[in-house]
Amino acid sequence: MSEQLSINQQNAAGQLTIGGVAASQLAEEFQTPLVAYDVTKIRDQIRRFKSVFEDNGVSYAVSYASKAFAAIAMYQVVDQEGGHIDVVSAGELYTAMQAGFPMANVSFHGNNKSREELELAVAQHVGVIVLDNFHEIELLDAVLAEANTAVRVMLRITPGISAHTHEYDQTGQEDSKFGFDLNSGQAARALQTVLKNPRMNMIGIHAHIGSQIFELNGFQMAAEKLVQVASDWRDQYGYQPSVINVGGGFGIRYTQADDPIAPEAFVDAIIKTIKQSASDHGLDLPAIWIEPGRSIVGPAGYNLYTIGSRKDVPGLTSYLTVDGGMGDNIRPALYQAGYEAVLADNPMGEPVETVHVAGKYCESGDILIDQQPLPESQPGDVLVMLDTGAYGYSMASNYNRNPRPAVVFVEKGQAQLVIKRETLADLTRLDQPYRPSTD
Ligand SMILES: Cc1ncc(COP(=O)(O)O)c(C=O)c1O
Ligand SMILES: N[C@@H](CCCC[NH3+])C(=O)O
Repeated sequence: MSEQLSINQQNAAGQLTIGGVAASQLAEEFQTPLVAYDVTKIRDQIRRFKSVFEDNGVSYAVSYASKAFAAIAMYQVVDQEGGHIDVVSAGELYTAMQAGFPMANVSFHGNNKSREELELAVAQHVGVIVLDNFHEIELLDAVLAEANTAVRVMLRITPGISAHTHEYDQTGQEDSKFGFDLNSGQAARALQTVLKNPRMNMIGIHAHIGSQIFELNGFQMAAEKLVQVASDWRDQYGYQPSVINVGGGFGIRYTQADDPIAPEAFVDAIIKTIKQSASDHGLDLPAIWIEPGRSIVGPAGYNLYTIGSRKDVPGLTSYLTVDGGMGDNIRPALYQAGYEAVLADNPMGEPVETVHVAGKYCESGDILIDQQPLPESQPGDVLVMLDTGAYGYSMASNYNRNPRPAVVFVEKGQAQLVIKRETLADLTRLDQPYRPSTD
């Protein structure tokens, strides 16, 4: 039984509901494996972030980090809620274009943006390009000269802060592939280069220290560091940023062992730190931007699977296998990430056993949940993994030539398909079939 399921997520028959629809009904209608989002949860989290800023009376942007989950529908919902987005590839940008997302509210990130990607971003008049390295500054300069236009930019700096999270999720430490290093003077050199460039309108500074962070400390240190940098740059170069972007990374609860503070509490502390620090340095308060990904979509997402085979190793353990796995959620295998699951039609049932929830992929490490207590189950029952909305579908693969699942958005009792299930034919489609050499 999961304490995460609030009572209003069950219907009168005791079934788990998502967005007002029984999970097992979604599974029947759209088949499994299936990714389902409760859209109200997405909207509520964006609103909670916005109200923290409003309560603190600061200019802001809540810029959804769309790498966590990108789809036309997702961009439409973020736009409806007045959010901005961050994109990191032509693919995400193109998807946002297809959604009719206002390009002025797009930040373009990435540590190796290609010339084509920069050309697309410039042609689309994205709101800001977040510069990451010297090569990119040169490339963008060439693209802007050719298009005879200008663009707003920010500099991403590495503040030299190691966040307490999985090593793969750290990005703010000095030894990071992202951003301009502060200590060696790279960041200051980048600033001078950009300030001299009449086609680049430098609006602010960005730092992102990592993902799935539970501690306030790292964010407060990063916020202070950014204000310190802003104050140094004002004193040394007469440049004052109008935006400080503190990135995302607010940790969420995946299992009962996790005990994070609410995402908006992180943001409240960051805002207060920046306000205090700006006042200490006599700096005009810049707008504060955040880039949450996981905290907006993680708790809103559910992976639905059908239970299939079972293996009991006498005296040892049991494997319950579902019809998906590491192809639709690589996080357990990649980061040893923990999750919880329930039976769709008996979410609050008393557990009678503890099983390994195994995926169907040819890989011993394809275990979705290491130790899951469950009530009695049968092949054909629907198992629902909770809090899978971030970096699940977005990191999906076709390993073992398994098609990627469908994605549905569910709201107010209505489910809509937002990403089609891949078909077997999708896996082999080629305009020009390969002809093996016969010589
Ligand atoms: C630049 C940047 N912003 C925002 C995010 C979003 O992080 P999260 O999904 O942990 O909120 C990331 C990913 O870690 C990122 O690299
Ligand atoms: N993919 C990572 C988060 C990466 C964040 C991107 N900088 C995860 O699932 O935890």
